[in-house]
Amino acid sequence: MLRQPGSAVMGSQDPSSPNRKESLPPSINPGKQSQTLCRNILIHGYCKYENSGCIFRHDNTKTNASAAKPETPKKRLNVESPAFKPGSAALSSSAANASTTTSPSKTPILLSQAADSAVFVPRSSTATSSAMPQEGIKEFEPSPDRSMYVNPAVDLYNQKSMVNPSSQPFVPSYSQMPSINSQIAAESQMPQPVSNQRYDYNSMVPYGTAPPDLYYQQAQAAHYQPLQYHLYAPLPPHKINLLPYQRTIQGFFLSDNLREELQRKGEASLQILPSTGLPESLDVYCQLVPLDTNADRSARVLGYPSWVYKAFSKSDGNTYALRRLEGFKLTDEKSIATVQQWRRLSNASMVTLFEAFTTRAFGDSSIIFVYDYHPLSSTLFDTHFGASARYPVVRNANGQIGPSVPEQVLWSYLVQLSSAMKTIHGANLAARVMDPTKIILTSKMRVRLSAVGIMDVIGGSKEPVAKLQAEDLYNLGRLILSIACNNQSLIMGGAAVSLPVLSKSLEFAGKFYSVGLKNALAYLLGSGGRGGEDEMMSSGNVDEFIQLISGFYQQNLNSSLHYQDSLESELAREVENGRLVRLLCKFNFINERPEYDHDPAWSETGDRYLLKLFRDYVFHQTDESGHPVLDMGHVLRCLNKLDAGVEEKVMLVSRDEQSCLIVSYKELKNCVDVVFRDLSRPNG
Ligand SMILES: Nc1ncnc2c1ncn2[C@@H]1O[C@H](COP(=O)(O)OP(=O)(O)OP(=O)(O)O)[C@@H](O)[C@H]1O
Repeated sequence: MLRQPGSAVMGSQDPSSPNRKESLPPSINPGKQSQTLCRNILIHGYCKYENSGCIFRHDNTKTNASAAKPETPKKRLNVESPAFKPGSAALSSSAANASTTTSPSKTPILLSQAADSAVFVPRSSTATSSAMPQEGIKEFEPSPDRSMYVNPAVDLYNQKSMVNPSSQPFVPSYSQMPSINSQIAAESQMPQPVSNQRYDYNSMVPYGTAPPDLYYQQAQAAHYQPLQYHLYAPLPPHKINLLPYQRTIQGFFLSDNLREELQRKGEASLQILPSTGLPESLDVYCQLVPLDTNADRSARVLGYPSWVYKAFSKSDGNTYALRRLEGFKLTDEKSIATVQQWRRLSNASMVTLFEAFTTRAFGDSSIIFVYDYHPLSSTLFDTHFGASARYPVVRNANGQIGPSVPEQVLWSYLVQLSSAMKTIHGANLAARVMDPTKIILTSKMRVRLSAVGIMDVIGGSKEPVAKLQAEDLYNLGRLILSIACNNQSLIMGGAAVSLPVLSKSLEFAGKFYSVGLKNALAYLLGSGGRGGEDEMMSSGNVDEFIQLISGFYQQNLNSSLHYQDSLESELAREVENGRLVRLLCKFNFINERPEYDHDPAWSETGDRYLLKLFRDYVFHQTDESGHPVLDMGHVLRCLNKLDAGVEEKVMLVSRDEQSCLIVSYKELKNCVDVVFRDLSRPNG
């Protein structure tokens, strides 16, 4: 084992200990510094600070002598510690080979002493854990909090188990550590078996660490394990063409499509236009962006030309959709109070109305209705009848138009809109805007009824609510039929659409779609034995209709639950990434600070040196041929373990490979906290 002269980091100290800094060898023992060979001499062959204050010894002729000189028995970690004798033959031979090649001059010393050293028998090893210590074998009991210097030649990077943990029994890295010397063995304590322990989940600190042995207990005690925040477990649906231990890089993060959709929506929400000619603000709403892509203003549905703008609220910073009815004069103040009724309604298939107010900011008298803003939405009209309709028109051999919209889509619309209608009718209100231009698609197959509540405020019909509700059902039937037949005039034509036209269209749809759909549409249109020839209006109600199509509600519920599962699975991939970004930010604050560029005393000492080596361990590993190892799984695993502060040990090797130290993630986490706190002090 080599101790790094000049290095201020001594792994035998607990980094979390308040006295740790005082006990670091170079800084605490000035008398010995002048006898200690400068590390720069070892690494570079010279020291540029030799004549400018470096307090270490620069004459390296005594190196070997001093290395061979036995140290006082009081020192726990020293160059004469016995060589590591691992339990496994493979490890043992590789250690011996490696030590021969990396530091030949020291090998004989170490090996001669190793002859008397105790064989390390890890108690946590599954094969021997229950066995009593064998005769003649002294058990090594490392302290969970102690860092140790070991021979760097022993490669404990444990790469194999990182790549395929399932292919070999899991052996905690500290269980493979060498027996340092008998003094350590006597002082150290092995974690005790935990089979009889009980853990109180309620009292656990989420990011706290459990007793060290808890992470390595045997399978039968697995149900006592606390939540481990550094582990990722994939949730279904799974990709079946991967081997059990394989993960794609996409498997760690949100899928590209969903990410892009969310980013585009975010971008649309934040969009502002420099000069729109629109008022700077309306009440508390500012930075108006017009959403209408259609230049033609039509008063067909609402009775007034309407405009839709996106705006930010100055009071809560959220984005809202403002619908303006141009040229509207409020005559009855009370009518605007009905907005309060609409505001209380909550349904996933309806855009929530928040408030309404009149304004003269546009140079006329307008009324503004404030709704939730759903970025990048398009109307059902644009989706099915617009210039770039999603479902292209299908023609048969005779040139006749056939159905192009899948039945599943029609059922989805029917279920969502009838659900919105149930909420509205349940509040003794009527939607009155069942029109393809007033229903928006906010994502694939997700429709929402927009522009609700407007007709009640602008004082439209004096008809009884029941009649208006029946109209809603009737218009829903016409809307779905028009989409099924790809004929917009069935709904846009208003009351002028005659019964024979509707009946013929229903017959046409019946040829291509299921009987269930035809019956549902017939019910809505009132031709299901309810309405007569002269009264096409349905006399049914939404509850009855929902009962009629309950089987399709179940199907729809099932697919939306599947979708929810896949979204949850997407979410699970990102769940720890926020923590990791915060951790990486801290790392970048600490490592490579330019103001300390030429000050090895800053980055090469204490906690900062540990973190520097850990950074190398995480990001800068190379393979046997010297190529960078770009293993994202390794990076994520290490960072998660660091953030969770687990007791697992990691071996860090200096860049010159002359020293290495073993620290736990818990200690490293402590180092990050300490150094970051140092930096964030005003004079830090
Ligand atoms: N709550 C909302 N959130 C986001 N966008 C919306 C919202 N409501 C409507 N929009 C969008 O505003 C645009 C204009 O809507 P509007 O209702 O005026 O449609 P239109 O086809 O122009 O109808 P009309 O011809 O009656 O004016 C549409 O692209 C629609 O998707």
